[in-house]
Amino acid sequence: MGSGGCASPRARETYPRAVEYFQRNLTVRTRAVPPGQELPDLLESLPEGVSPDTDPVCWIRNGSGLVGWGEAARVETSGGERFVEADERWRELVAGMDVDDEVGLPGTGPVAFTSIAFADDPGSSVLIVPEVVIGQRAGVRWITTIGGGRREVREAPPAAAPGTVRYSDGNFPATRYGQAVAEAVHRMRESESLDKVVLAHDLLATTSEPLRGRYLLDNLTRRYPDCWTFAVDGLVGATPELLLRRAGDEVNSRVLAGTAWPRDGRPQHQLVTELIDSAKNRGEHTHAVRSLARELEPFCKELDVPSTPEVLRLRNVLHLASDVSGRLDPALVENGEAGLLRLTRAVHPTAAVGGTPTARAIELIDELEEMDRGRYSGPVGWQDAEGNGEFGIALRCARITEDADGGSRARLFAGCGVVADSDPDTEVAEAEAKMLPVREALEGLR
Ligand SMILES: C=C(O[C@@H]1C=C(C(=O)O)C=C[C@H]1O)C(=O)O
Repeated sequence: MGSGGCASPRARETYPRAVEYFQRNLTVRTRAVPPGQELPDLLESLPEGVSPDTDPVCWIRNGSGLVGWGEAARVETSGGERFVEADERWRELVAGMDVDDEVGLPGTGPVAFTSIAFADDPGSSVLIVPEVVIGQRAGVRWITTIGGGRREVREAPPAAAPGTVRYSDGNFPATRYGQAVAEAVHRMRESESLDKVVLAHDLLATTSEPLRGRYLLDNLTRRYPDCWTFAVDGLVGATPELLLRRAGDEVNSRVLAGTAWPRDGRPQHQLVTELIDSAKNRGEHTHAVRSLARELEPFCKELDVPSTPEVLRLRNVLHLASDVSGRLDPALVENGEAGLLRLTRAVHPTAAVGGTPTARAIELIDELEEMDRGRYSGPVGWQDAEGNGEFGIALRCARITEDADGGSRARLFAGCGVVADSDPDTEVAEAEAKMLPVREALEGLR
C-alpha cells in the first residue's frame, strides 16, 4: 500500500532472508510410511530450530496435514502480479524436477509452503519448498524428500519456553485503532459508497529467550485443534478461516465474518443467539460470503452456497461461518486455469479481510491503517505440483523475528469488520479477543 494520508512514516515489514534460489533438476521422492512403522506425530518430528535449515513449516488441523523443514528452494514475488508470478515460477520449478511419487495424493510429490502478502504494495510473498515434508491424511502417512539425501526423522523434544513475555504498542496501537474505526464509521454514515471495511491493528510481544516456532505450534494445536495451525517463513498462527481448498475438481471454503466473544458473564448459549440474531453481524457475513461466491463462480460448474450461516465455537470467539463447496469447470482444470494460486488470486481479498466494495475498502485500509499488514490476512498454506492444496487466511497469527538482545519479537495482528453501525470500543475489544490465541500460546497456556 502507498503512503496513504498518514503523516507518520509507515514501518514496513522486512524479510531479512529474502534470498531467492533454486537448483535445477531437484530430485523429489515420496514414500508411504508402512502402517506398522512408528513415526512421531507430525509436530513431534519437527526440529525446534530458528535457522533457515531447521525453521519449521506447518499446516495441521486435528492432527492431519503437512510439516516440513529445510529449504530446497525459495521463490519470492511482489506487486499486483504476485499470484501469477508465483504460479508461473512454481510451474517452472516443478517442470525441472525429477519426481518419483509412490503415493499420488494431494500433498505428495513436491509441495510449496506459501504465504502471500495482503496488499499489492508493499509486501513480499514467498514460496518455500522444504527439503523434508511429512504428511498425514485419512490414515495415510508419507514422507517426501526434496534435493539431497534422505533426512533422518526422529522425535524432537518439545521446544523450550521463550522466558518472560512483555507486551507493548505495535506500529498501530489499540487507541489509534479505535479512532480509525470511528473515522471509518463516520465516513460510512456520510457516504453511500462503502458498506464494510475490515480494519486491523498490531501488538508487539518481546521474549527474553528465543521463541521457537515449534513452541507456538505445540500450544496452538493443543488449544485450537479445529483451526488450521500454520507456520511459513516466521508467520505462525492458528486460523479458523479456510480461504480455499482445491483437490482435483473439488473446491471448498469456510467463510467467516460476524463475531461474538465471552464478556459480561454471558452464558455461551446467549452469545450464540445474540450472534445469530444480530443484523449487524449477519450483514457483515453476507458481504463476505457474496464476495467469495461472486469471484469463485466463473471457475465452477456447480457452487453450493448455504443460505444461512452456522456458528463456529472456538475458545476465544464465536463466528458466523458458511462452508461453501463447488465443482470446478473441467476445461479450466485441464488447461491449468483453475490451479489453487489462480483461484486464490481471483477471490483475495474477500470481504472477510478487505470490505465491500473491495476497491474502495482497500483504499480506506490504505489510508486509515497506520501499519503494513505484511502477510497477515493474506493467503497462507501449501500447494502441490497439480495445483491442489489448501490456503487459509493468515489470521490469529504473529510474525516472529529475532531480537538483537538474544530474545525474539512477535508482532501480533487482529482486525474486525466495520460497518455503519459499528461501535469503536466494541471493535477494539473484539480485536483483543482475536489476539488471545497467540498471546496464550506465547505465555505457554495449554
Ligand atoms: C480480520 C480478522 O478476522 C476476520 C473478521 C471477522 C469479523 O469481523 O467478524 C471474523 C473472522 C475473520 O474473517 C482477524 O482475526 O484479524
